[in-house]
Amino acid sequence: MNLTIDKVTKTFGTKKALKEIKLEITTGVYGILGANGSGKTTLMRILASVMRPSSGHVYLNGKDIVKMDHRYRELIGYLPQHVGLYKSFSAEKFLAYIASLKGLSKAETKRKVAEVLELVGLAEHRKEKVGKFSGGMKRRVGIAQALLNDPKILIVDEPTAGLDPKERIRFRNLLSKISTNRIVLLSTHIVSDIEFIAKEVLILKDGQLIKKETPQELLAGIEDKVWEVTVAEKEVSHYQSMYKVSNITRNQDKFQLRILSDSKPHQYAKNEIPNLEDLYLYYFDEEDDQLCSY
Ligand SMILES: Nc1ncnc2c1ncn2[C@@H]1O[C@H](COP(=O)(O)OP(=O)(O)OP(=O)(O)O)[C@@H](O)[C@H]1O
Repeated sequence: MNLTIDKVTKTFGTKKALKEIKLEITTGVYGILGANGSGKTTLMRILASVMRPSSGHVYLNGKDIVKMDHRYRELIGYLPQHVGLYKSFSAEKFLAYIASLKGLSKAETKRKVAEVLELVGLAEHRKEKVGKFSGGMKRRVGIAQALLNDPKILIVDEPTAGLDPKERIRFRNLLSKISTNRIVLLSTHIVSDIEFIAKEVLILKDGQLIKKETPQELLAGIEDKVWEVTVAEKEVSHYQSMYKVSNITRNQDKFQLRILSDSKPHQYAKNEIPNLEDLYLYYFDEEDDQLCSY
């Protein structure tokens, strides 16, 4: 399976939300990383075929998805950022309702609802009301509904926003599990969501695709740019104003700064092994209030 994004641009009035995106995707988990407003949701909506590009095309195995129309949509599972759940429905009833909207027969509905509930780990809660579920359980219901039609392409937009660390780990393991033989596209600005499960990371910035590499390749790209410097308290603000500082730790009366810099920031600076959190700061320094690593 091959999804080709060919010079896709999306314009809203004068705002260019996507600028000539070119990209090839095959099966596996792809993480789309970008600060707020970088174009993640717009790209996902185009790939989910709920929005059309202003120019450019998307091809699935060489066929234009606009021309494929419902034949493409049948292959899609989409979990938008905000999904409306019927809170007074039980998980099972809600999924059966969505299955009927997706055109599944009664027998298929019964089978698929049981299957997806099992897959997302909610089988034992199937009779409980969705309104009483935790954030993580609600997101799992969201994934379950997106999986009802056994999609070949699963698109999930910021699925872990608002989840606690335990729920987030559970959720990303679930995505990893279901990525066999499927394309899974996951947008996030939480670096640890994709660090371990993404085959490749796509970095979007101001509507442009600036990187498409494996997490290892991305990290190798900043290998010699992460430093640790130990300074006195009065020097901390100087380093903060001069460099991108990804972490500050107090060590008795000294401070250890984790600094991102192309050159050695101090004669005694030590090189450190980079992580994706450093990478995020490296690319999105001006939006550092967005940095979320958990
Ligand atoms: N329907 C719309 N009308 C006008 N502008 C829009 C519309 N949708 C998106 N935009 C603009 O396009 C840009 C990209 O938005 P998009 O929602 O794709 O970004 P994002 O990376 O998903 O951000 P977030 O992380 O906040 O969801 C933003 O500047 C946004 O304001």
